Amino acid sequence: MRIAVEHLTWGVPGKTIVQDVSLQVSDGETVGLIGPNGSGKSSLLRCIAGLRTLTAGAVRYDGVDIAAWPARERARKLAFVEQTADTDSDLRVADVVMLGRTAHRSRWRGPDAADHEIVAEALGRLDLGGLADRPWKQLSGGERQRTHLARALAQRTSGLLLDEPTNHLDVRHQLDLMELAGRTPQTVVVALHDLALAARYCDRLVLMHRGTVVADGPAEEVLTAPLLREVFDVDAEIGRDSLGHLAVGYR
Ligand SMILES: Nc1ncnc2c1ncn2[C@@H]1O[C@H](COP(=O)(O)OP(=O)(O)OP(=O)(O)O)[C@@H](O)[C@H]1O
Repeated sequence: MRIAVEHLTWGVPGKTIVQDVSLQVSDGETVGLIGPNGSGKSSLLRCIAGLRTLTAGAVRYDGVDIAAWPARERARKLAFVEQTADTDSDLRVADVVMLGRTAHRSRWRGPDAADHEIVAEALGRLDLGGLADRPWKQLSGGERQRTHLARALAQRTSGLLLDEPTNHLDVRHQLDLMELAGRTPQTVVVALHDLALAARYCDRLVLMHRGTVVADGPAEEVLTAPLLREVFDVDAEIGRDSLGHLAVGYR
């Protein structure tokens, strides 16, 4: 699925939070959204997910403006894992993941064998097979995060928006998750704070600052010392680690 963001502006009364952002994401591409705290990454993701009424501009999935789409139709196209995704209930892990199937079923039909198969597969991909029957409330932060990611996979959408998906995960699960985000045939936009992880797994990086896009391109072009100084106010040194991956050091 292609995602097009055209001159998007959004804000609250008295404050513009995302200003005139344009962004094209090709089918199957993984784009990393980076930028300091408060630069507008989560707000932009919510606008792309169709959860905000835009002040100006448009979001299109495969060329179609989503402004008038009902939530159910958007949920069939695009799954969104928010940073503070929570589930306030007594559900088991497998039940939470089954919520990802909701948009694909009529309201009067319960889950069928195909739904259970898709949920089992999503649990397996996030290394949650052993936790399927555990109550959600008993999970650790990282396990909850992986459960929400499994729910998003179970949605079987062609687009995936992830807001800081690695922030509670241990190193192994961070790498697994980013490998999955980088390799899936889905179109992915992922907000990340770890610049090296973003550089390694994303096809392209988009750098936000004060609600606007200040750089958009391959990691080598976006992660430069002058840009990082301007946007993050840090003295950075960009190099390669012994494995050949882009590495960012700070003075
Ligand atoms: N509904 C809202 N009402 C008022 N201000 C808001 C609202 N949503 C976001 N903001 C403000 O807009 C700015 C951008 O917030 P946003 O969460 O999009 O940033 P972010 O880049 O995702 O930050 P972080 O890296 O800390 O998650 C912040 O200053 C935030 O306080």
